Amino acid sequence: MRVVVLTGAGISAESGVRTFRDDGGLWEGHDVNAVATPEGFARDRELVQRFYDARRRSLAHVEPNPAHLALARLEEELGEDLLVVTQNVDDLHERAGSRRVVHMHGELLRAACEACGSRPRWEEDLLPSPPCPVCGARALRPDVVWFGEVPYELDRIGRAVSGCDLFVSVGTSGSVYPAAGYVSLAASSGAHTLELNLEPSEGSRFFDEVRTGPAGRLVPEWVE
Ligand SMILES: CC(C)NC(=O)[C@H](Cc1c[nH]c2ccccc12)NC(=O)[C@H](CCCC/N=C(/NCCC(=O)O)S[C@H]1O[C@H](COP(=O)(O)OP(=O)(O)OC[C@H]2O[C@@H](n3cnc4c(N)ncnc43)[C@H](O)[C@@H]2O)[C@@H](O)[C@H]1O)NC(=O)OCc1ccccc1
Repeated sequence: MRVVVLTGAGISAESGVRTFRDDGGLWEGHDVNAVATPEGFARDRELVQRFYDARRRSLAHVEPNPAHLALARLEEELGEDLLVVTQNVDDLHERAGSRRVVHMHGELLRAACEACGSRPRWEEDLLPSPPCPVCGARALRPDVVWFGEVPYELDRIGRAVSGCDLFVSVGTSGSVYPAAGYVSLAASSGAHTLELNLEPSEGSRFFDEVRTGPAGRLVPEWVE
């Protein structure tokens, strides 16, 4: 049984990581076009670096929750037959023990050098602009995929989604593409599709089965 699990901000909500669109979500306090687009970065690098520096620092104050831990246990069982595709830029899947994780929208704990293209692991602030550890240029940006930018590992993800028997979506509003289109790709390839979400999402109608509730309860229940 080949399984792909797509996760979004909702799986980290119970760990204290803010989601984007819920009450008190990130997009309430910040203009998405100012902080999550290449144009916004060109207009005001400091504003964007401060936004991601704060999110990177907050990782030190959160821990994986039972949903992350259940997926790590499932990987022990399924091994190569499980792939976690996450839209999240936090490191909670890895801290829970998952190894087969694809960060399609990048990672807070990496920087990307606009001069040499390297993507070094990065745990400190990016303000004031430090030199790239590879080429020395002061051209480091957060290694996250902004709106209008092409997500990472689309080929690998496409192969896994169109080749899986079970596609499970956890904690995502289904409002951003190409991630929001994967349920249809999985369904058209014959997979059974299951949504685990606090409330129905924009894509619920595309799923064979929808279970609503907190991921910290639904995911362990599904895995057990
Ligand atoms: C707004 C939307 C319409 N716009 C897009 O989709 C755009 C444009 C677009 C492309 N194709 C289209 C087709 C139609 C229309 C528009 C487009 N897409 C892009 O620009 C993408 C790039 C998008 C990536 C942007 N970066 C992010 N994040 C990183 C940054 C950062 O983190 O700061 S997106 C960001 O928002 C997205 C949605 O967030 P969610 O994770 O779902 O969180 P949200 O708050 O919305 O929802 C939380 C959910 O959890 C639930 N929940 C809450 N608590 C719990 C709980 N406790 N338990 C369970 N569930 C819970 C809630 O009920 C809720 O449902 C995620 O992807 C997330 O990563 N790039 C691209 O298309 O490039 C070209 C291309 C593509 C393919 C091939 C070649 C070229």
